[in-house]
Amino acid sequence: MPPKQSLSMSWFLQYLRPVKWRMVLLLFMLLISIALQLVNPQIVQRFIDQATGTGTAASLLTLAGLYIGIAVINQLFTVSLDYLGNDVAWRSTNRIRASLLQHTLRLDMRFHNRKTPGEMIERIDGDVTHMSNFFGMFIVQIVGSFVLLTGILGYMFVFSPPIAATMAVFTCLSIGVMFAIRNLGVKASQAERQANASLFGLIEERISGIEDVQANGGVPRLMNRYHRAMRTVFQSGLKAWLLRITPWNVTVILFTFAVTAVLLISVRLYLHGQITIGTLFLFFQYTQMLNDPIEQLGNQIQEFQKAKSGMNRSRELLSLHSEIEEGDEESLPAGPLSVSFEQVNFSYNEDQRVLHDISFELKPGERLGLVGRTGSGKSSISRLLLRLYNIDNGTIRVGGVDIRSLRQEALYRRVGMVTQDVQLFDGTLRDNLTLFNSNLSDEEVFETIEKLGLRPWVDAMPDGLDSRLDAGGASLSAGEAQLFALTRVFLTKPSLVILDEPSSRLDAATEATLQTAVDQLLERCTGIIIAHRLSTLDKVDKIAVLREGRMIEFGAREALAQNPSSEYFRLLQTDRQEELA
Ligand SMILES: Nc1ncnc2c1ncn2[C@@H]1O[C@H](COP(=O)(O)OP(=O)(O)OP(=O)(O)O)[C@@H](O)[C@H]1O
Repeated sequence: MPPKQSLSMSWFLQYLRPVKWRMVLLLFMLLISIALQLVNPQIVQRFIDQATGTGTAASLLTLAGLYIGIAVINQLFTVSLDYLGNDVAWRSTNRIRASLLQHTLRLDMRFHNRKTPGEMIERIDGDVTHMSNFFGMFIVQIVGSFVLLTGILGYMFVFSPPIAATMAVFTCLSIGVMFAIRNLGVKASQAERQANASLFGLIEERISGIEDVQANGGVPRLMNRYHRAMRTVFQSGLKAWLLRITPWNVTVILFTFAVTAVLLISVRLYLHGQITIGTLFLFFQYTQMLNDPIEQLGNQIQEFQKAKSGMNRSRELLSLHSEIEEGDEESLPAGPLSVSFEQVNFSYNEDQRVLHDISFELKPGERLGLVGRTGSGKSSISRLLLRLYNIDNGTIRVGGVDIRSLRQEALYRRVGMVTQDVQLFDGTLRDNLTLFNSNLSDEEVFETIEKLGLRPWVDAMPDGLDSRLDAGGASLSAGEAQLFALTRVFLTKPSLVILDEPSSRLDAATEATLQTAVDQLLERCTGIIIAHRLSTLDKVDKIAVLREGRMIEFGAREALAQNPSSEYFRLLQTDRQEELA
């Protein structure tokens, strides 16, 4: 469980610091807008008094013109304030989004295995969007509301202390109640965010598995689950909203009493001739205006509750640490890299060991064929080599260096992997081949494409390297995807390559092209080939046979192929029989 953290001001302020001057400008404009708001009722007061007294048409027109002028300027300020507030909100929350994404990308695979991409999108974007209003306007609105309240009450004290006292009591009561119950909706809002994240997780999971869902007639069942998730979102949202608006509702009730009291006192003062009709209007107008900052405070407290739930979730995510600790070693020896596993044990989950006591050694430039039945642990070995998981015990060395003491970046720079699932990104063919590395020239890309036999495929694309590819990989066949992935790895000039070949059978021509490409790639590096067809292992130096997570055989391919008592010999016989059949 992640440590529970209270919302600290410094966390909030670190994202506001870069926009501090914009916030100062925001505050400055808000103060001017408040001053204008305070002036206008006084113009109306004079207008009424002059209209009912000795005012001339010229002075009334001047007052009316002044009123309109101030109202227009105030509207301009309101629009600019809105723009600037949103600007501050986007700038600051985008920084949080970037921190969350960067942090999430560095978290270990055990974390990612537990979370669906949809849920993560909600956490990185949805939760942060919930904070945006808070970031843009909270401090400014709170300060602005207090200034406006002080302005109104101060002014009222000059005219009528009893009315000012009534307003002051109402204001203090409203603010007191709001602050006392400001956290009422935080937990419920957090539950609402979680329900949303689960819903998005569900939608993403279903859409990414659309082929299986449709082929198995699973749409009605999935819609059923979707409706249940939606119901949870609705129920948790309703509860959170009701709790969040409670402070505001309390102030509405208090306000009704305040307006009644002020009107009663004002009318009495007017009937006794102590104030003019214009001043009575001014009192009424100021009482109405008093509601605005209090309502603003109420709104901000609602936003605070939403934001606090988002911030708690974001901070919780940021407080998670990857189980993969960075090492200090910056580099590996030049040229092809040696590989050694020394008594390696590994489990994904504590109670289920997947690899038992794995030991083997590959010299620089050697090629290893890894064979074994489905689920025997072949892919797990490749994931460990890239340090996607920590091992339970034992040691893995690459280029003679324990990979735990290496910086991850140093390892990824030199080790390439081609997995069974080739991931395409939204971008051009060039972006996908170079993985957005603009340092690679078109000549280098074409040279590699040519070498690996991918040229006819690229030439057939409508805009060559500039053709856009759909994210997800649906536009590639299994063979093309493998060739594509090989090119991608080839361009990184790796010193150790792991090839997890596709289990589906390819046609003879594609297989031959693929084989040529693999040979080219492995020419200048150490290679580990996870093979589903033994025919692809004709050129490897060593063979390792895995069974139920144990390495039951390891040795030179030629020797094993000629030894009738070896497991590899037996597998070769079975493979040949299957091919004949
Ligand atoms: N992310 C994971 N979490 C938990 N268990 C896993 C995970 N990935 C694999 N396993 C389990 O680890 C064992 C070895 O899986 P692995 O993918 O290494 O097998 P494999 O030999 O590569 O299989 P295949 O030939 O089908 O690709 C299997 O029992 C599998 O269920």
